[in-house]
Amino acid sequence: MCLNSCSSCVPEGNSSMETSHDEYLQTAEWLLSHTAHRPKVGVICGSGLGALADALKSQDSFSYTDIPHFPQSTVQGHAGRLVFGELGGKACVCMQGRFHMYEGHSLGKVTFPVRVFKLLGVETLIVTNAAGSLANSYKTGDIMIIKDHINVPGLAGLNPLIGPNDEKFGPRFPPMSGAYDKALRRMALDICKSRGYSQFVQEGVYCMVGGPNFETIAEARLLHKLGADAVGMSTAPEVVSASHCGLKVLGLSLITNRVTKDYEDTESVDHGKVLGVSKMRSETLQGLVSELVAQLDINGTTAE
Ligand SMILES: O=P(O)(O)O[C@H]1O[C@H](CO)[C@@H](O)[C@H]1O
Ligand code: HPA
Repeated sequence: MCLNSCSSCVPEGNSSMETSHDEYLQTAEWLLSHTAHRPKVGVICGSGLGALADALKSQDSFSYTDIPHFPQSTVQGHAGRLVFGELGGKACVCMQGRFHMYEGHSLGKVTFPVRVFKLLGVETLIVTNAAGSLANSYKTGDIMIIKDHINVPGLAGLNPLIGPNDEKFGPRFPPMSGAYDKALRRMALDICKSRGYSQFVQEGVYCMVGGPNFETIAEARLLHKLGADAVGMSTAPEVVSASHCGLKVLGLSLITNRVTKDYEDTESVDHGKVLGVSKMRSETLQGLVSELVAQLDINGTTAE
């Protein structure tokens, strides 16, 4: 087995190596030439959470099918539009629909928009997702501020940074211990408190699995024992890529279902239920994100 990260040996479709720096640049330049907005904040909407983008004022929106080199959305609840506009008085760009590994996208494609965001001038990334709860104290409808993640595909060698490192984005060996910005988490917690959300706000560890099947009971028990509070099929590659290129990240999981860890339990989950709960809490999340963006000190780190 070859131990070099040469293009003929790295598992095909695993990394961002299939995209040249020029392609990211071409996409960013195309977008900047089609909108006057100059976003410093990027938002990725999770399953059923696309309404977050509807809150943007003075919108310019682009179907993913029209954007050069952009992947396409295939999952229900992910509209496939990139929306530019103003939120809380700040220029933002919002992905109404994300890409998942289980759709057959390489992790390079899954994270392609994150690097494009960086080239657009984005400094802060807010990632949202729908997730199932593993923590016994969590309830459906809770919002979990992500403190950290366990990247199961990443641990198994599926990482968007595999392949020759693009130094223009970041270092070969990026640290991940501060991937979820502490000050942004603090801000989110404070806003939740002031809005009276404390009863349904948690802070915890998100675990990414590959999907598309939901977890078996044994898997759910294992992930819980490993320290995961919630599980989903996205986010970690986006955050790895964002952290690599120096974006500050806030991650928010909406708990759409309880993941059963009990063989006697007859309750089961499906994507329809996930979307239903997401829609129910969408406005609450929108309020939190809008206020947080409004409070961001764009030239500095976080709160004004
Ligand atoms: O992570 P997001 O995109 O919010 O979606 C979550 O919901 C879907 C399953 O219902 C999966 O795609 C899972 O990852
Ligand atoms: O229970 C879940 N498991 C994995 N992904 C999910 N996305 C929403 N709910 C879940």
